[in-house]
Amino acid sequence: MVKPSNYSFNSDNTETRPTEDFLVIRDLVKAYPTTNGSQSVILDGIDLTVQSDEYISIIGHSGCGKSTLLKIVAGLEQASSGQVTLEGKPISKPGAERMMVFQQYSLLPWLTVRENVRLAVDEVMPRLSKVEKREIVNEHLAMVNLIAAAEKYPDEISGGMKQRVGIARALAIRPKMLLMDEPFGALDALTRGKLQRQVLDIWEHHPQAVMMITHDVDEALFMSDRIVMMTNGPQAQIGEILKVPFAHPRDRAALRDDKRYYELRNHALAFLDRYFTQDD
Ligand SMILES: Nc1ncnc2c1ncn2[C@@H]1O[C@H](COP(=O)(O)OP(=O)(O)OP(=O)(O)O)[C@@H](O)[C@H]1O
Repeated sequence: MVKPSNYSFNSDNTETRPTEDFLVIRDLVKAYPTTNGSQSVILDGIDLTVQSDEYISIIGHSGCGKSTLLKIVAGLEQASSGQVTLEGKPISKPGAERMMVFQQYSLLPWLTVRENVRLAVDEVMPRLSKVEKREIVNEHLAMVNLIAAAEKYPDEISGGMKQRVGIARALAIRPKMLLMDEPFGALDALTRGKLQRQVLDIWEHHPQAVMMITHDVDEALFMSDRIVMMTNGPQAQIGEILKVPFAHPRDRAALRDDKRYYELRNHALAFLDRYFTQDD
């Protein structure tokens, strides 16, 4: 008997519940009109499936279309052709089940840390009581260690703290999917390492679908289950998908003692080297 591909089987071959694909991207093409009236094809035939508890990283050289892909999944951009579905439904616009975290923090400067998170909760969960909303805000500020800074304004806190507010705000509305565009890119190395750990801790306790763009192979290896490696644009495609075999919870020091870590790292860097261009 041929097993249906979306069913899993226990070792005694008894059937378990079907595992539906969560996000499905099929033959996605994105083109922008050029000034001379023709089309510039940015993404050319992207196929990718992401599970509801999977952490995916996307790496590729500058300009290959990583942000464009993420924006299409967020519903901020439309595909020129192909399909993008979430739990079987086509994505055509932004929705609270998909939250985006940008490299630049995009906080409202006239609101405190607490109010920035609260505003998102108010918008997405208007029917909750004040007490319930306060609990959700506090829970998520605590997750990223921001309770002590809750009454401060964005210009009174560091870049790392601002990014934590952005992450707390995204998580507070309990999205099914987190879309992060170089979330640690603007941070110094020490803050970056700490925040990677914090985000991974949260994800390990509350797994959800994550797509994260990064330029950092070590970050991708530390955090993700698979690394989607894109070829250069224009007409970028997925060149290869690297499966990261390390179990969660992950320990950075232990990973660096594992020789597979270096094999994967070298493999990813060799991939990027093959696509190196003078523009980078
Ligand atoms: N609105 C737009 N109109 C026309 N071209 C665009 C538009 N948005 C993006 N592009 C082009 O699409 C290509 C991919 O851009 P995108 O920002 O997705 O790349 P990226 O891989 O995220 O780059 P980086 O790593 O530098 O952030 C670029 O050549 C960019 O100029």
